[in-house]
Amino acid sequence: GTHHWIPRSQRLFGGQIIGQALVAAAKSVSDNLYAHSLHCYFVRAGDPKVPVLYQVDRIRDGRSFTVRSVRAIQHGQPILICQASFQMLQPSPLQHQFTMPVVPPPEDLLTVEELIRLYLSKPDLAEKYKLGLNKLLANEVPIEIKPVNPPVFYKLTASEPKNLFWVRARGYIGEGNMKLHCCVAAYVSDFAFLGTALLPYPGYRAQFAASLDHAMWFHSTFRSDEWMLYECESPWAGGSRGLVQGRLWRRDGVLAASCSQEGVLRVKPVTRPSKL
Ligand SMILES: CC(C)(COP(=O)(O)OP(=O)(O)OC[C@H]1O[C@@H](n2cnc3c(N)ncnc32)[C@H](O)[C@@H]1OP(=O)(O)O)[C@@H](O)C(=O)NCCC(=O)NCCSC(=O)CCCCC(=O)O
Repeated sequence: GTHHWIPRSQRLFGGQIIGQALVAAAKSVSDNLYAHSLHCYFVRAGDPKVPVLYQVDRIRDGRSFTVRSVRAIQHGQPILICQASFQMLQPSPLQHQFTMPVVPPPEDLLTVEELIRLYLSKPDLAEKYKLGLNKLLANEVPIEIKPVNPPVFYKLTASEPKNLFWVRARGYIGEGNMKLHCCVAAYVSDFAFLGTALLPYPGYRAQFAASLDHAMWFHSTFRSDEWMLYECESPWAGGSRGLVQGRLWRRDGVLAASCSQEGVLRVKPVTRPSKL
């Protein structure tokens, strides 16, 4: 596996490693099998200077379900362990899902880049914020994001640990390759996910934040290059860790995938300039 976007932390983006691990697993199963879940642990930081080797173990090929175990390896040691399970299409009369939140359509919202440019155009914006916003703008991620409730970058306001944004992969993938759409959705699902656990704590800044594990369940067909609503919430944080849960909705209201992640969150108080 080669690298695309590298986060500022200079460790490999977790979503990239999960997505590539799923590509490796999917290549080892027949065309009539579809990913329905994956469970991963990030055991070491990924090194952006070298490629990743994906080693697939064929754990079991059953009549309906097929399981693969993938190890992502760098410098001879695992950086991620991933179990992925695939199933033949099997219709059933049991079928239900939650209801998608009602939000404005993506056409009515601005992308993160457009929002940043809007903030940068404000004449009264302090110099220190301009630097941070320009750094964010230079951070070219292969995902387009439209926040439903855009954050005010320069205001420290606590909010409940819930976030809604429209997401899609940049570029055209096209219809028909459901395996690839699942791999790309795995990539997308790790982006800005853990940050949900930090929303109630504007007085703290993450000194170290990294995903420890990531699980995903795929429910229906979808296209990762079309807008999907990512509904994220954090039911718990404690012990220098935070738990986040997410649902990826197709824009027609069908639940496409569910995700869960725990991450390590080491924070320090934001220092404010003295008023004296
Ligand atoms: C670091 C992991 C999670 C496990 O850590 P640990 O078991 O502590 O491993 P060590 O190798 O012993 O330590 C690593 C590092 O941390 C320092 N450390 C350890 N404990 C503490 C502590 N209590 N307080 C302060 N510092 C501590 C230790 O000194 C080491 O520091 P160093 O020597 O400077 O390196 C480990 O399992 C790990 O790294 N796993 C991989 C995690 C990962 O890479 N996840 C995927 C990437 S994160 C991501 O993609 C999130 C999305 C970002 C994009 C976005 O949304 O914006």
